[in-house]
Amino acid sequence: MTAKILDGKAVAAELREHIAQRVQQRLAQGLRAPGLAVVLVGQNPASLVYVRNKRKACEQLGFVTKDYDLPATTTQTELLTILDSLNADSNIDGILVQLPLPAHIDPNVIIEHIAPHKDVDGFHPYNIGRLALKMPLLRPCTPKGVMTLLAKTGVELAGLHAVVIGQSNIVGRPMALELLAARCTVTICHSRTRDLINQTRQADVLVVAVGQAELVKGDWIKPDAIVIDVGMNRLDNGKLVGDVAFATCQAHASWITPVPGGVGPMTIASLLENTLEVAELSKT
Ligand SMILES: Nc1nc2c(c(=O)[nH]1)N[C@@H](CN(C=O)c1ccc(C(=O)N[C@@H](CCC(=O)O)C(=O)O)cc1)CN2
Ligand SMILES: [Mg+2]
Repeated sequence: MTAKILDGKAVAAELREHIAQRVQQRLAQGLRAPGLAVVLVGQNPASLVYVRNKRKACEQLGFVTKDYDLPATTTQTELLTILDSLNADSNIDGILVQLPLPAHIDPNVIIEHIAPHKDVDGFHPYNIGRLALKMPLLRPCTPKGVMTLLAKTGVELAGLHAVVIGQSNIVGRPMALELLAARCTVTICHSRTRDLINQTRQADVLVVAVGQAELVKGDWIKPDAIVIDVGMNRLDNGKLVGDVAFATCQAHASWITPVPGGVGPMTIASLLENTLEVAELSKT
């Protein structure tokens, strides 16, 4: 068995094309372009790349961005004041605060200060709660992107055993909620899980989001499993690898996402999709 590639780059390009068409339809109807506020605090090198890519994608699809590039010394109070003005701005559909934030700013306070209906990252407790109750509104971008990729396999998810490794607020937890809503039996594993390999070997769908280069090996994989790699790890030689040892896992799985070009591009496409969904709810 050699797994088929779940090509996130291609699926994201398709989705982006569809979003661009919907934006053009809005403009033709005299409606305004979707507006996204993109807030970056500090100069985290990876964040600089992601924020640049998000702004570029917005421009390509006809969205308007309101850009904030704030110094790392920005206080929590200053950031909250900016959010107040964005929450009240009727031209802004979505607000994105890039994570991680500098250590003196509490991300939970910031996320909770974003108006839930503008929380296009889907991280606000209100939106996570909606997802937990199977009443989703704005869904976290990476797990949503993974669900879009899983739909592309054509595999019926209901009844499958899904194992998620990682319990972060932005990937692992909402990922488990998404899979539960799709009627999978879900196991969440984390750093205190005993006998991790015994868990992964029972997974029909395995999602790995731990940030450990090539942790998951081929013999951890149940034959024909779907393997989703959310990890992104830069090796000393400059190569980008996932949390999954791609070549050996490909030999056991039925479908597998590559790194790069798997889940990452879907995160940005889902952000654009969420922002458009908010814009489409407004009358202007
Ligand atoms: N406010 C948010 N912060 C963060 C999020 C998020 O969804 N919202 N997620 C991550 C970072 N992230 C988006 O912000 C992100 C990460 C990776 C990619 C991506 O396209 N990766 C490429 C490889 C890129 C490279 O070469 O370095 C890939 O996998 O092909 C997009 C978005 C944390 N912060
Ligand atoms: Mg990827």
